[in-house]
Amino acid sequence: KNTENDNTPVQEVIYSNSIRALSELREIENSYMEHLYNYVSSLRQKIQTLRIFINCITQENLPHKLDQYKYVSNPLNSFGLLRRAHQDWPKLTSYLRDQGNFIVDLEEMSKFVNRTPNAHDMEEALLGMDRIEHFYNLKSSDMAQGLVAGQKLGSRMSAPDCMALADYLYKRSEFERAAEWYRLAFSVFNKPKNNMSLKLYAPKREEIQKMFVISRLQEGSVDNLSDYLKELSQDPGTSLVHLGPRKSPTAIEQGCRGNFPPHPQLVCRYNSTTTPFMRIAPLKEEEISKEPLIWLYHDVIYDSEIAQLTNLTREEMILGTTNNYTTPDRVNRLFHVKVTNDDGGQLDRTLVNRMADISGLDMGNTTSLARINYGLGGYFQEHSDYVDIKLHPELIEEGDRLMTFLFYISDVPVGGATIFPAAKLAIQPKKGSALFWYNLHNNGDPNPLTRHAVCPTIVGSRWVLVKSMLNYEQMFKKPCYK
Ligand SMILES: O=C(O)CCC(=O)C(=O)O
Ligand SMILES: [Fe+2]
Repeated sequence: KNTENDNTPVQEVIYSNSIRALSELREIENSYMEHLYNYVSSLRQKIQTLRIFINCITQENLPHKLDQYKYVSNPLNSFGLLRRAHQDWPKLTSYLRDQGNFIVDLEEMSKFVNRTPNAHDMEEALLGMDRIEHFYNLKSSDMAQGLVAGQKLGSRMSAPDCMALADYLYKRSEFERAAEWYRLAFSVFNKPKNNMSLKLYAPKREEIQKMFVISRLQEGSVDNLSDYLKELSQDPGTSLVHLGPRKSPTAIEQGCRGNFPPHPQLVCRYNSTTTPFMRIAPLKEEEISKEPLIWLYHDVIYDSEIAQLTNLTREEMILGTTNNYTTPDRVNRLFHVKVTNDDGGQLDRTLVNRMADISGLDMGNTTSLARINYGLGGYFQEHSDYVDIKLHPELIEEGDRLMTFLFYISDVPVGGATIFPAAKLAIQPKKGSALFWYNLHNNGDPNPLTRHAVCPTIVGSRWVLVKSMLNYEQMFKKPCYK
């Protein structure tokens, strides 16, 4: 399923759609900084040498600064001057031009620049931040200070960070939110941390002010202009005034915000009967829902197995897009994914056997095992894992995807729940647990209550392992649930 979209050039590297790839970008930054450090050390040495030269000359000159005649009347001075001009200046000039060690570092640094994220990637990262803010209904000023969903992240956003987000929201006609971010950019503008970026592309304070006012006027009225101007000098935590009506949250947003009712107290037990295997290794089984049928199993995958599953390089993972899912978007980049087919190796076979033991089903060979790593604000829109063979008669042979196994192979400290909006269920990933559900009714018809989505990840590297299984292989194994 999660195949690369044909229109996307295969070589395109996108970092923001997986935390694994972002860690690689951080490594690149570390190397870049090492070269920058070397460059600066050499530069500092050069500057010291030059300063010594300058000091010698100016000190010697000091008492005679205003009287050149007097200075050169002294033969030692005259001789010194002549010799310096003849010998030292040309040397000095070529010393200035001499790149020496610098050139090596500069060349290395420009190689890293070739590996920096492209415009698509930047757009994805902005989209991720946008999602984190609006899905969780965060206050922009809290988010900028690293306060999200009651957690302190221990870092804050710089003025250029806030500006980038403001410009992005403005372009998407989200004017009130853009205004909040312009105000934040304005308020942190003079913090020392921002000096460098500001030197590099120097947005003017007046420019930010102007954008704030324009954003406010886009959905506001000139009559309120004086109020808007007041807002600009207020603490950025103060709410804006004259705001339009808020959109009410979607079911998914409600679920992500933790507003679904707690799971009803269903059965929680040790299952030792599904298959003979269970008698020796009983399972911690939690019934999450009866309609649709969903179970959660605890401690079903070992840390050593997880370490092996998540040890992947960039080349091994591809960009998973929505084009093969039942989502409204034609193509949307979701996450980085590695799919192994039947020959996934020993570990895949072990895991598939374990799924068979847990579910009592025959796991077949027709669908594949996918390992997914989500990125910055990584989100998976509402979709179904079934395709509905009534709409896809070409699949009549193999049948629809009867069930899904979703192994959580990392903890997600903040955000990243799996949501079943119609069933009002939210499941927070827990490393080592697995969710198991039936996508189809007993008669093989799709069950729309199994449509699901993944909330944006806020903190953590969200990894899952997914396998779906086809219906007809199970004809004689699957019990008819009532
Ligand atoms: O990551 C998740 O929680 C769900 C993944 C999923 O829905 C899928 O791969 O079809
Ligand atoms: Fe799914």
